[in-house]
Amino acid sequence: MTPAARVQTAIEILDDYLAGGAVEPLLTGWARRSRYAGSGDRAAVRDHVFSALRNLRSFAALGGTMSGRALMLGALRAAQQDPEALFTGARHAPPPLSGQERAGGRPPAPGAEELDLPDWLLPLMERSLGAQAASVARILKQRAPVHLRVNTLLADREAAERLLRDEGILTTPHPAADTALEVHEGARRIRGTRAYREGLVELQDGASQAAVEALPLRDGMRVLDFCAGGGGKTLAMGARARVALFAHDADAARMRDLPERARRARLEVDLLAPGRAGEHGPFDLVLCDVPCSGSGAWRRSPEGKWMLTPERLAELGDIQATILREAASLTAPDGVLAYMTCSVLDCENSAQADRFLNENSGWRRLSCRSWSLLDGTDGFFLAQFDRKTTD
Ligand SMILES: C[S@@+](CC[C@H](N)C(=O)[O-])C[C@H]1O[C@@H](n2cnc3c(N)ncnc32)[C@H](O)[C@@H]1O
Repeated sequence: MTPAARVQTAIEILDDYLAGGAVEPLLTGWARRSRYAGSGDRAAVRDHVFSALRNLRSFAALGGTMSGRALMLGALRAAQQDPEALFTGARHAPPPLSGQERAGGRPPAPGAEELDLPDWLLPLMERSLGAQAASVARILKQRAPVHLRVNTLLADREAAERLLRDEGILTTPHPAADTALEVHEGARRIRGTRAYREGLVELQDGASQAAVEALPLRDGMRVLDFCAGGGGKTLAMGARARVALFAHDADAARMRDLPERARRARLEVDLLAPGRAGEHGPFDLVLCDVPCSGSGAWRRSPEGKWMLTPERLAELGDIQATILREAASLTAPDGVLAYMTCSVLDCENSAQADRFLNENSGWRRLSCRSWSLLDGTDGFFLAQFDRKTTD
């Protein structure tokens, strides 16, 4: 495909997204229908679409309106590229610019539009992040780095780096965690490498790794990942100590890939049916990696930024409180309850931890920590609790 044809495809996918479609199925559907598109084309179209979603408001301002065509026009103007070079009307290219398009567009207004946030969210970000809110919002407009977690059961970080380098994947250690590598070249080929297929590395952001590193994992513990999903944290915990690992999720289908991932990582994980974790408890450590706004990871899932509403955020807050209460009841008397989010919003982080302590008087906070997008990872939060001792 020519660069112009890639832009035209992105325009069509963005129009379908703006009409209410979900972006991943739209991209997958296009790739399936378009046998002529090679892996480079698919990657380029995906990059155009995701960049437009991260910068939706500012690109629409620069392009003159909210449409696929205006978004790509805005993207080119933001990158100071001449749109006329691609909007040529040649075969598969976008039709030439109209006079109105040529004259239209304006710089994004300072504030939420320029920072590519919904209006209602900017004050919340400012309350949560103070003077860093604008810098964090600007990082959310960019593409996320790719991080790997080295499975230290199978290789140390240097050996994993060497193996990856042999297959053309260039990495450097990331300071967030002892196990973290940042990928600089070959990110799209990782799943095909021997190191990945044989379980030596997993894709996982550095902050998630660091949060697991901060858990008090010791050999012999019984550990429950209460919101296990695909099992990223389950596997990271299993690699840190010889623990009995249990995974649970309210939606069992979310754990579909976990057995295969565990096999690759040479770990054993007991999958528990929804609502049946109590039959296997209590646990020395219960981790709740709760459903949240995902605001710390909006570079990877930028649609989330535009789907979130104040009502949904309030609903998530109640879900988080309910999960914490349930998970507390599964924690052994001298056990630890860990709460994680990939959010930068205080209402899901410290305020949620405070709410738990207010509503559950027998517990105290052991630690509380957040990771910032400014340090090159996703935004992430961890609070740990244990029971107050009565003497
Ligand atoms: C942030 S994701 C977990 C990601 C996962 N820990 C990982 O590292 O790949 C949150 C998960 O919580 C699950 N969930 C939602 N409500 C729940 C509940 N009431 N009890 C347990 N799990 C729940 C969701 O199905 C989702 O898989």
